[in-house]
Amino acid sequence: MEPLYSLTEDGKVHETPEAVHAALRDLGYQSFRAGQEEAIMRILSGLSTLVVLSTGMGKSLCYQLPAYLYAQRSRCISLVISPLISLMDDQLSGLPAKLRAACIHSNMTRKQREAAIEKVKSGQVCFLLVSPEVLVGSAGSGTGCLPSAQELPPVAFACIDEAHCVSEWSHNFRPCYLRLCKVLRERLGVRCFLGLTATATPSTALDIARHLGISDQQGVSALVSLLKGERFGCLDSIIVYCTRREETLRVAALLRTCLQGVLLTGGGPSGQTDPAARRKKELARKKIRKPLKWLAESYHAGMSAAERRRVQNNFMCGELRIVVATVAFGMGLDKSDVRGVVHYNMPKSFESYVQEIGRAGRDGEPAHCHLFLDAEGADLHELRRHIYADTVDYYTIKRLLQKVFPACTCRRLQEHQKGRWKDVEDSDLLEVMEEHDQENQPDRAAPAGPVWRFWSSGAVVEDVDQDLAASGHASFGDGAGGARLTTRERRGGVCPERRACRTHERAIPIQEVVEALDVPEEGVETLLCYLELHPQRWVELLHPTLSVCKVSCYDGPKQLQKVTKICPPVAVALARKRMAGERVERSDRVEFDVVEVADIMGWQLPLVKRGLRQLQWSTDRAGGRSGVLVEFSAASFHFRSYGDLSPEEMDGLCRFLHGRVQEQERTRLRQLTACFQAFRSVAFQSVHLLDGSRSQQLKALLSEYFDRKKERGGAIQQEQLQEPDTNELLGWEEQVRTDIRRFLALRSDEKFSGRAVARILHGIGES
Ligand SMILES: Nc1ncnc2c1ncn2[C@@H]1O[C@H](COP(=O)(O)OP(=O)(O)OP(=O)(O)O)[C@@H](O)[C@H]1O
Repeated sequence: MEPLYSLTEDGKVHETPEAVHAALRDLGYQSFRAGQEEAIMRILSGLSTLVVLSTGMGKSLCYQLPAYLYAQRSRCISLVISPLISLMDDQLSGLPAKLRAACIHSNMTRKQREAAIEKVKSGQVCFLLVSPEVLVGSAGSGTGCLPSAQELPPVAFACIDEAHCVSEWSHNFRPCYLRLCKVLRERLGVRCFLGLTATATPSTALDIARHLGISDQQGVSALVSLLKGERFGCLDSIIVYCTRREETLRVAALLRTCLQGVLLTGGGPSGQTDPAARRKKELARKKIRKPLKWLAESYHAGMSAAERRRVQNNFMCGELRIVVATVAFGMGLDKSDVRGVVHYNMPKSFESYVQEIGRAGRDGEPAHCHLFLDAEGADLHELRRHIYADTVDYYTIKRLLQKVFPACTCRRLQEHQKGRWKDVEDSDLLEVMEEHDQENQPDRAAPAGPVWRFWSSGAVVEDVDQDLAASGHASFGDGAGGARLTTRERRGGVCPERRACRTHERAIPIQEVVEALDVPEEGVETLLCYLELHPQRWVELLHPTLSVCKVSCYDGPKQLQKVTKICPPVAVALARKRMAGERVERSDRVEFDVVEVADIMGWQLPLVKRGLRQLQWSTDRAGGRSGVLVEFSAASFHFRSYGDLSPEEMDGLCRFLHGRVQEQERTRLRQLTACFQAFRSVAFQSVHLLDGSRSQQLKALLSEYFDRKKERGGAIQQEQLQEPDTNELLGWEEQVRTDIRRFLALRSDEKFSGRAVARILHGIGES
C-alpha cells in the first residue's frame, strides 16, 4: 500500500504535518514523548522502523497513531503481531475511545474468530492484533485463521511487538517468529514494518533491523546523492548490486521515490571532461528525449521467472534506467552499453568484483563504477556470516554420508553365493554373471517395448516376493554377484579394491535433505562432488531425477494386484512394503522410490520409468486409458554409491569432507578480508570526491592480487584484520556464554555441535 506521506527529494521524512498532531489529540495526548514522533512519521512515510524504548515509555502509540491515520484516509488495516496472547484482550479494552481494533489468537473459539474477521473485512477496525502462530499458520495453532490477502483490506503496515524474538534464536527454533516477516511480505504484501522492543543490545538491534528490512537511511541518501550527482546523474543503464534480496526491494523502492522528477533520459555520458559543458549538453538532450518508462526495479533469484524476465527485458531495451540486484543479475547479460555499476554493498571477493564491474562499458565507451564501503565493517561481517552459514559441520557431514552410503546386503549375499557356487572360480563366476546380466538387461533385449515383457507370468512375480526376503537382488542379477564388475569398473574408473558391493543406484530427495540437514542445495551438491572427485571416486553423480513414483488404480485394490502381475517394479515395491509390515492387500495405490526398485532389480531407470508410464494406457478400454494413474515427484540427487563401507571408511570420509569444507571456508574468508582491506585503503569519506590516483591505486592492488594468486597457484595469503582488543572480547565472551547457557537449557532435549550453536547465535539459517 502507498504510504501516507512521500519523502523529501533527498530521501528524508517531511516535517510533522498538523494532521498528525490532530490525530495525537484525538487519541487523548497533548504532545509526543521522546522517540514517538520520529517513529510515527517514518511509518506514515512508508519507512520500516525499529523502536527500542524502555517499558512504559509509550511504544504502543507508535503503531496506534499511524493505524488510526491510515484507516482514516483509506480503507485499509494495520497488523499488530504480539506473542502475548493472554494480554491481547486487555490490550484492546485499554485502547483510546476513538481507536477500534480486533484480535485473533489461538485461544479463541471459531465463532469469536469469525466475528473478528468480519469486523476487519467490513472496515470497522483500524488494526488487528494477532499472535505470530495465527499469522504463520503453524500446525495445530490456528491454521487458516486469517483470511487470504485478497479477502483482507490492504495492509498499511505491520507492527511486530517484542521484536527481539525475531533475532533471539535461529530460524530453526522459533519458526513462526522467524518466518513472520517472510509471510507478511510474500502473502500479505507488507512493505513497511515497525519493530517494538524494550530489550535490544546494539547487535541484536542490528539483527532485528536486518530482518525487518530497515534501511540504513544514510547509505540510501548517499546512493541517491551519487545517482543525482555529476558522474552518474546523466547515465542510463546502471546496475546497483546489493548483498541481500530484501535490500534490493527496499533500495529500488526508495530510488523510485527519491529520483522521481530528476530523471535524465537517454544516451550515455558525452565523454567530455568539462563538467559545465557536459551538463549543458545533457540538459539539451533531456529536452528532446522521451522519458524512460521505468526508473528503478529490483531483481533477485527469489523472484518469479516471468518477473525476472520482465525486468531484464526492460533493462535490455533501455526502458529501465536502474536495476537494483543481487549477483543473480548479470550472468549471461548481453548488454554492451551498461554505463554504471554501483556496489551498494561490498562484493565477497575481488574475483566477484572484477566480474561485476566488467559488465559496464563493454562497448568501449566510458563507464563508471562506485563502491560503498561500510567503514565499520558491517558488510564484511555480513559476508563473513554468509561464509559460516555455507559451511557444514562434522555431524551434518556424517548424517549426509549415512544417506549417501546406506548399508546394503551385498556382502551377505556374496557369502551366500559363494556357498552355492563354491566350485566356480572367480573368473568363471564373472562370466556367468555377465551372461546373466546381458540376458536380463531390458534395454538390450527389448529396446522398444515394455520393460517387463519377460516378467509377465504370475509365477515369476511370485518369485520376486520370495527373493525379496533376501533383498531382491538375487532374482534380478545386479548387486548379488559379488565379483561382478560394473561398467564403470571395467572402464577402470572406480575403487580399485575388490569390494563386496559394486555400487547401487540411489536417489535422495533434494528438499528433504536440505531441510533435514539445514544445508542449501548447492552445499549438498558440493559435498557429493568432492566424493566423486576423490581418487577413489566414492560416488558417481548422475542426472537429478524424480525419484518417487505413485501408482493409483481407479478400479480399486484388485486392479493394483493385476498391475503387479504385468509390472514387476510394482510387484517389488508392494512386496517390500509387505515385508516392512505394511498392509497392502486392500490398497489401491502404492508410492515407492523408483530408483531403489530399479536398482534392486538391476534394471535401467529410464526404462523402468517408461514402462511405469505405459501402465496408464490400455488397448482394451475406450479412450485408451487404463484407469491407472502414474505420477513421479520429488526432484532428487541421483548417484551410484557403495553400501558396504566399514565404520572406519565412513569416519575417514567424514574427515576428508570436513577437511575440504574447512579449507574452502578459510579460502573464502581470506579472499573476503583481502578485498575489504584493499577497498578500505583507497576509500573516501564522501561520495562526491573523485581522485584518479585512488582509482589507479585500486587497479594496482587488483593486479597485484591476481598476480600473486597466479604465482601461488590460486592460493592467497592470510591477511590479518584488526580484531577488537582483549578487554572488549572478554566482555563479549561473558555475554555469549550466558546466552549459550540459556539457550542450551531451553533446548536440553537436543544435541548441538559448537558450530551449530554459533550459527544459531549468528541468526544464520535461511538459505
Ligand atoms: N505521548 C504520550 N503522552 C502521555 N502519555 C503517554 C504518551 N504515550 C504513551 N503514554 C502513556 O504511557 C503509558 C505506557 O504506554 P505503553 O503501554 O504504550 O508503553 P510501552 O512502552 O508499550 O510499555 P510495555 O513495554 O510495557 O508494553 C500508557 O498509559 C500510555 O497511555
